[in-house]
Amino acid sequence: MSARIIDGKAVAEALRGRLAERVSALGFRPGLRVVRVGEDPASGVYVRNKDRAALKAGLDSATIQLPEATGEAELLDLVAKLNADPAVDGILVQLPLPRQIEAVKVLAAIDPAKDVDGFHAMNAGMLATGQRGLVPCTPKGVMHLLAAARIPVAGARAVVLGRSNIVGKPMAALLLAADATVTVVHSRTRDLAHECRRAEILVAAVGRAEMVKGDWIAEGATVIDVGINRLPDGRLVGDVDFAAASQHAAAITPVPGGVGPMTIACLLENTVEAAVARRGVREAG
Ligand SMILES: NC(=O)C1=CN([C@@H]2O[C@H](COP(=O)(O)OP(=O)(O)OC[C@H]3O[C@@H](n4cnc5c(N)ncnc54)[C@H](OP(=O)(O)O)[C@@H]3O)[C@@H](O)[C@H]2O)C=CC1
Ligand SMILES: Nc1nc(=O)c2c([nH]1)NC[C@@H]1CN(c3ccc(C(=O)N[C@@H](CCC(=O)O)C(=O)O)cc3)C=[N+]21
Ligand SMILES: [Mg+2]
Repeated sequence: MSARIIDGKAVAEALRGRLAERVSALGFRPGLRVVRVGEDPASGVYVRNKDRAALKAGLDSATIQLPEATGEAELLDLVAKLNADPAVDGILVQLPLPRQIEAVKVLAAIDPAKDVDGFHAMNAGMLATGQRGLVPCTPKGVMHLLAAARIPVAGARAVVLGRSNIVGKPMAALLLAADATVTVVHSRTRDLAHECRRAEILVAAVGRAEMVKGDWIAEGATVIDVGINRLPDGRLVGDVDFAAASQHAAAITPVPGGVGPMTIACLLENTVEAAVARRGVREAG
């Protein structure tokens, strides 16, 4: 058996198209500011793709690039300015940050109403308690993909591999909110392969190239690969051995072209949601 490929690029394109229509009906351009400190290569791809997508959807989007040596106080100052700017609806500070800057302090300084990453403790707490604030883009994108591929989530056994604050934990919370039976596994889990084999829906977010092997996948499972790993030869691969897993899964996301494009589309979606909520816009339809 060979798995159906879930085309994240196509689903993201459709979502961006709907957002462009929504934006053009607003009568103003939702403002997004991405702050990048230094030159982390992984965030370089992201920032470039995001800029293109945001402008195409009609957002007022800009990237603010600061030097690697920027101090914490200086970054907090910029965040305060963006918080106070009425034209700015969404603020995203690219992670990772250089070591002289404490990321939790910066994330805590972002106005939760403009926190389009959904990383502020206020938004994380809202998600954990079943209230919907701004939801982290990558797990939100995964939920969109599952819906687009018509994968039933309610009652399904879902396993999330990874427990970071930006992917694993919010992913587990969203699956739970959608009535899946959720297991979270991580580096201290005793038998990863065994736990993964129980999954009807497996979401891999570990950051280890092709760590998930074909025989970790149950027959007929849905495999969502969040991982973005650059190999020494320059190839981009996920956390799942795609060719081997495709022999067992019923549906699987590729890397590239899976979750990555959805993350960007959801960032635009969050910016529109933040603009509508913060400005008290009433949308038709
Ligand atoms: N497609 C997209 O849009 C995005 C992709 N990514 C990608 O997703 C991946 C995960 O990102 P992120 O969550 O930030 O990563 P983190 O490094 O923050 O978290 C990785 C998680 O995986 C667990 N882990 C690491 N190694 C192992 C192992 N050998 N066995 C079991 N568990 C392990 C860690 O466990 P422990 O907690 O015990 O240390 C941790 O919970 C990366 O490849 C990243 O590039 C990230 C964001 C967006
Ligand atoms: N505050 C913050 N928020 C983030 O959401 C965040 C971050 N920091 N730091 C970096 C990671 C990584 N990330 C990606 C998103 C999309 C692609 C993406 O577009 N991928 C495409 C193209 C990849 C390529 O062509 O190289 C794909 O998978 O098809 C990649 C990586 C968001 N992140
Ligand atoms: Mg990380």
